[in-house]
Amino acid sequence: MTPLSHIDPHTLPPAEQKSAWRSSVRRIRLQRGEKRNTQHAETLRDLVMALPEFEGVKCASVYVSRSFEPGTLPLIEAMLEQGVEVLLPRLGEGLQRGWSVYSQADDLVPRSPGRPPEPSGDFLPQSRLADADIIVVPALAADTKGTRLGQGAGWYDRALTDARPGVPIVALVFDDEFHDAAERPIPREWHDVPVMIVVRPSGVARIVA
Ligand SMILES: Nc1nc2c(c(=O)[nH]1)N(C=O)[C@@H](CNc1ccc(C(=O)N[C@@H](CCC(=O)O)C(=O)O)cc1)CN2
Ligand SMILES: Nc1ncnc2c1ncn2[C@@H]1O[C@H](COP(=O)(O)OP(=O)(O)OP(=O)(O)O)[C@@H](O)[C@H]1O
Repeated sequence: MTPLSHIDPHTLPPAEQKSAWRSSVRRIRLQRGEKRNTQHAETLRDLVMALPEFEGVKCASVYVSRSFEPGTLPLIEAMLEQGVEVLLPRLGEGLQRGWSVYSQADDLVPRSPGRPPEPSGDFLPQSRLADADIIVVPALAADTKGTRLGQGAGWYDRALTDARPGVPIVALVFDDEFHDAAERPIPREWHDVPVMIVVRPSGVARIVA
């Protein structure tokens, strides 16, 4: 039998390479302290709101973070305070894609087990994303070519097909989840929608085409 160490992970199909990446990132995320995450969430808020792309934004889409993801609650709250309409992911039957407008923090609760917190407002169709002037997406990792690794449901890749062309797509990751594509490229498939900006606690990276 071939020892596992003799299998070059780069020869695996991209979907399988992605699974291996996900397991590794998830393991590391579980070890990160919650206090640190709270500080990071405030830093990420400040960095996103200082982006030149954020100027004049009237409608934004942001994910609602779970405990081990880069935090977005301070960002969502700050956007609301500035009068921005914030579209949050809303899962319908199965994993049907939709959105609801953010109104208040205590309205964000998991609507069923295994799902991220969601608002209770009207269920808006997937196409409503076309209103967003900036889109903040979750990622387990991102690289310098703008490739993003998600949780593996293809939810955002499908949802992003409704974004207006050219609207900034911003991924939030922790520092050690951003990689130089020349050294550690994230496996990319045909359907993967690249991001234009990667924000991590240590700063902003712009993807150059
Ligand atoms: N915070 C956050 N929100 C996000 C995402 C994310 O990665 N992070 N998503 C990124 O894509 C979308 C949701 N993706 C999801 C993918 C799978 C399951 C899921 O399988 N959940 C349950 C069963 C779901 C059900 O049918 O009720 C499970 O774990 O078994 C949930 C959400 C939109 N919102
Ligand atoms: N635009 C699309 N059209 C059809 N199928 C898609 C599309 N985007 C993704 N998929 C399907 O979803 C599956 C998961 O995709 P992928 O591994 O890229 O998810 P992800 O980007 O990590 O997750 P997410 O987008 O939910 O954060 C893929 O196997 C693919 O078949």
